[in-house]
Amino acid sequence: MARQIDVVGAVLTRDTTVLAAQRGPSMALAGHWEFPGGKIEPGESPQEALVRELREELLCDIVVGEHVETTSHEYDFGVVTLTTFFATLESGEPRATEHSELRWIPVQDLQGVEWAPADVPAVKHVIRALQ
Ligand SMILES: Nc1nc2c([nH]c(=O)n2[C@H]2C[C@H](O)[C@@H](COP(=O)(O)OP(=O)(O)OP(=O)(O)O)O2)c(=O)[nH]1
Repeated sequence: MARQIDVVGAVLTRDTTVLAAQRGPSMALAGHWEFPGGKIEPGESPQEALVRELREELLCDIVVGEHVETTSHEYDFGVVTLTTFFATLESGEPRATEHSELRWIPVQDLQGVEWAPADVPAVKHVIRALQ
């Protein structure tokens, strides 16, 4: 059976922009854009995982808001179930420590970058919700 990977991502919003992160060359899905976040550790809620991941990877603190989407996508390395939440910055300015680039993208331009395939339903939901 395919490996199941539970992942959480933050749809961080600021004014009418959303933060997108480009995966680095050494990461799986290199070059694709994603919602910052990562794998949920045993015993963590998705929201706890999201706060931890953003602290670790983007060096900032967030407030987690409403659930956006939960969808599964089968990659060659396993099935990623991606749960996304809206979020806002509480403190700190996001800085890329593992990603190639961070970009605040206006909602109407969100489909102009190449998202990780698992993210596409969430991106569409975000566009509908924020436009
Ligand atoms: N973080 C994140 N990962 C995503 C998204 N969409 C998507 O397909 N993925 C995939 C890429 C990876 O295979 C997996 C998440 O792994 P990761 O490398 O970001 O997570 P992590 O920080 O916990 O990883 P690790 O290096 O500690 O093992 O989910 C997304 O929007 N955000």
